[in-house]
Amino acid sequence: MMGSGKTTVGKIIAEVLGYSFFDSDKLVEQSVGIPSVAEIFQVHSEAFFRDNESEVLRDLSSMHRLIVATGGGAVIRPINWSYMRKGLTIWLDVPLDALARRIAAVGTASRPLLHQESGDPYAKAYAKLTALFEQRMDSYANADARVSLENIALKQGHNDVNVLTPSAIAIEALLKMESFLTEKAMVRN
Ligand SMILES: Nc1ncnc2c1ncn2[C@@H]1O[C@H](COP(=O)(O)OP(=O)(O)OP(=O)(O)O)[C@@H](O)[C@H]1O
Ligand SMILES: O=C(O)C1=C[C@@H](O)[C@@H](O)[C@H](O)C1
Ligand SMILES: [Mg+2]
Repeated sequence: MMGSGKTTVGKIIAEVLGYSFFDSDKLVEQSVGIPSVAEIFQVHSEAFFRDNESEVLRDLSSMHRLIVATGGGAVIRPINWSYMRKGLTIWLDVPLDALARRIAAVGTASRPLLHQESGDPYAKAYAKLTALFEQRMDSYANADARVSLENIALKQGHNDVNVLTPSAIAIEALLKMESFLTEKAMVRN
């Protein structure tokens, strides 16, 4: 989901593994020649953005040793899964109130699907995130591994996900990737 930490956590994982890091939203901006996703939605449309997002994911899918932070909505097009499945997919599952809090802290101007001119930013972001999540949760659940911030917090004895550092989340993601790959190898042998 938007603001779940894909870029922050993705960069740490890439560094640990010695892989390259790519952000698909940034690659779409570069290929379209418009400096922000919000402007691409405005000048063109969401559908235009989604077509370009699929092209970027297709191009990335033939590369090796990379971590990709996808756009939060990439999961909605089945064709994107055929590209993402060339690698291992991770769902960073962050409670919606934590997402809304992070997003409200920086404002919604860069997030066209959440933006509104008036009202309490936290309440509006929370309401829109809830609606988006309801539409998408089954798609996110297609990921090979789910990294749940609530579960990490429980393991660490906290009841507040906001105290979790990006490094702790990256470590959990690496452990989940290892388990997924181990199970896959056991099924093969
Ligand atoms: N574990 C964390 N604890 C607190 N804040 C965090 C954590 N991880 C990321 N953030 C903050 O939340 C915001 C969103 O993080 P980030 O940009 O990594 O998410 P994203 O999933 O890439 O978002 P986007 O939808 O913009 O691509 C940033 O301001 C970031 O500093
Ligand atoms: O969740 C979404 O649909 C989006 C997430 C962002 O990463 C951008 O790809 C865009 O703002 C749409
Ligand atoms: Mg990002």
